[in-house]
Amino acid sequence: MADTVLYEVSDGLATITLNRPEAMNALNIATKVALREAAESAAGDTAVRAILLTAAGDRAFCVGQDLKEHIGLLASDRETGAGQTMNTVKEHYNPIARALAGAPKPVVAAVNGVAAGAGFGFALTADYRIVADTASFNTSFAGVALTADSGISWTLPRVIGPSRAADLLLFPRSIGAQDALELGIANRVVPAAELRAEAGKVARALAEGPTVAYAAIKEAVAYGLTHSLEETLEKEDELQARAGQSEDHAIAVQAFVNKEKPKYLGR
Ligand SMILES: CC(C)(COP(=O)(O)OP(=O)(O)OC[C@H]1O[C@@H](n2cnc3c(N)ncnc32)[C@H](O)[C@@H]1OP(=O)(O)O)[C@@H](O)C(=O)NCCC(=O)NCCSC(=O)/C=C1/CC=CC=CO1
Repeated sequence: MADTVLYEVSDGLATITLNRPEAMNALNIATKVALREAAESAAGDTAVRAILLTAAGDRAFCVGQDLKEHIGLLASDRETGAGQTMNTVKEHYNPIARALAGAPKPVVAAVNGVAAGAGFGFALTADYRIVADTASFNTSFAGVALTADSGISWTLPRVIGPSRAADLLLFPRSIGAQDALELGIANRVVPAAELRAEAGKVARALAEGPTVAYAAIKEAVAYGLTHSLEETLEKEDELQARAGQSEDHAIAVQAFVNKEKPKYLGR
């Protein structure tokens, strides 16, 4: 049986590829376990300076929970009275969202097709979404009488605002790539045939960038969203000191003065 998630690290870039194209990259248990492992490895490995999250095939990025597996689990839960099925949120969805959204390095999602339910949620944990013109997004949760998970109730209102987020969660429907771009869900839309090459360029550029500064930028933006201006200014002071002490800062300034392109070390 093929691996449900592929994980590759090359030149500081970790590429995580959901690999069940025949099942629209739906998240069965094996896929969730492997995705959690890959996301936690990529986030925690200091040799990894950027993460690219994508999926195999040209039809789907990820349609969320594998409902064909889920229906069997629900039935056995009812038979045994165990009620274990929903533990997947604690065991899989939360750790995956935590690892990706909290990674101290840039995360790029290359959305190659439909992203639904937790698949949409995981795309939203990325800092930058590059999207095929054939792709679409659907919150889907209410369509199967569920509420939000995979961090989407945190990420979606931050990306598109609370009113629009409530609309998309209460009335799940497919949002095409162009509409996603206008809403701010997609950062960039490219022809489907160019997605992998363009996403690779973006992710590699970030993997070669000033990693300490990128981590500080992510921390500063997350902090600023939930703190006062005064608290945020204090935080910026602390984070700027950290970035300013990095070797990459000295390299960047020297390269600027020398009129050269900086070659960052990621520290
Ligand atoms: C909007 C769709 C995602 C895409 O629509 P469309 O392009 O028209 O494709 P379809 O014809 O509907 O689907 C093609 C085949 O893929 C199968 N499929 C699609 N989604 C799933 C899925 N989630 N699980 C299993 N299989 C799926 C579909 O049955 C077709 O197969 P056949 O060719 O054999 O017929 C649309 O497909 C859609 O709305 N899908 C459902 C999306 C969804 O509800 N996802 C789950 C949300 S819940 C979640 O993600 C997280 C949790 C977390 C915790 C606990 C429990 C559950 O969920």
